[in-house]
Amino acid sequence: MNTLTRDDVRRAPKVLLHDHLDGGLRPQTIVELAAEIGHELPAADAESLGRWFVESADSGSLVRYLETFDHTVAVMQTAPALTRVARECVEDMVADGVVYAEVRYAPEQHVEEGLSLDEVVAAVQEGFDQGVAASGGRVVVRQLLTAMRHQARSMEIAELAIAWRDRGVAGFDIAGAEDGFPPTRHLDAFEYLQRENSHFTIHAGEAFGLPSIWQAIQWCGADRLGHGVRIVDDITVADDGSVELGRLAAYVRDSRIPLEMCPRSNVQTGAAASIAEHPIGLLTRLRFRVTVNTDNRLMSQTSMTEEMTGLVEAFGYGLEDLRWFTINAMKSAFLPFDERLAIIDDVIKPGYAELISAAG
Ligand SMILES: O=c1[nH]cnc2c1ncn2[C@H]1C[C@H](O)[C@@H](CO)O1
Ligand SMILES: [Zn+2]
Repeated sequence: MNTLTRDDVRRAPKVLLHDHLDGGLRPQTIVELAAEIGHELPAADAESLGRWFVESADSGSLVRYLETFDHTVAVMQTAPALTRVARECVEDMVADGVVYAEVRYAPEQHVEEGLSLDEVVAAVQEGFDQGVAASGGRVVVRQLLTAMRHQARSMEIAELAIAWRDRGVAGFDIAGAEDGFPPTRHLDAFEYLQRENSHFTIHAGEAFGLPSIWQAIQWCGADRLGHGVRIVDDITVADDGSVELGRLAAYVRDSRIPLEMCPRSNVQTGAAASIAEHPIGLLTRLRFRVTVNTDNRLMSQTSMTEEMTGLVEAFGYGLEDLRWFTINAMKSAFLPFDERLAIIDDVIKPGYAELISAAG
């Protein structure tokens, strides 16, 4: 079997459902934006700053990982800065071979210099529109609006997501420290979104286990799980290799609930010991609806190409496996059914067919 190279993986069409706008800035952009506003950074040049983010995020703790966002959020407080970061995000995704992306961030974190929530969303949308136009339409990008789980603005953010639903926002999410901040704290926002026939995902089963996943699905009605890695706590693998699913794991698999898995981020926060030991191997073998994602390209020094190449090296996956992850993700996108189907039929399937036939 030919092992796929990084370049093979880069050429393959990829779909990204879980990526944080404030976790994906180019180090050079942070340096320039920080200089404009006099924000003090922990390193002066782009290269050492990039290293600082990765090393600081490599802490084994989600809470410490999240502290690094202070420096990205600080430089994303004006409309031009948000537009620039959003435009560059699209450029980087196009270079990475991403054909569809849902990019999330928390509007409530970008109002320190006086922008309204509405102006924040508009500035990000402007950047996405510029990036997509410059690419000649090679990528489709949507926003997901995140509410911070330790704050109390989720209802407002859910209303913002509905106000923007036909102008580039495809759904809603909650993020931030998981332990101590259960999803049910934001039940009113989730119930409101359900009444509005809207879509949302919930970060669950990353730094806290099964109760968080159970609440996200059975109390809050999440369409997808952000991470969800700890669903393996409800799966028993016997010495002879036989597998038994608990009721929650069975529900997740039976209902085809998408898992937005982010392997490198999980290794950094301690949710997985290594890529080779990441539960994505078992969950893929058991045919859960697994998707592959970046989470934070800056903090994890990653991209879709890096994540998938890492999986190819650890698990021996080939193009058929990468196509499966990609179609899983596209099926799970918060985009209307006909638009999802068009991307699968017109972009993903022909893209992989060409690579598979070239590989002989
Ligand atoms: O992996 C994550 N888990 C929980 N929260 C996260 C993760 N990555 C980023 N965040 C937080 C930090 C950001 O400021 C916020 C919005 O993107 O979401
Ligand atoms: Zn995340």
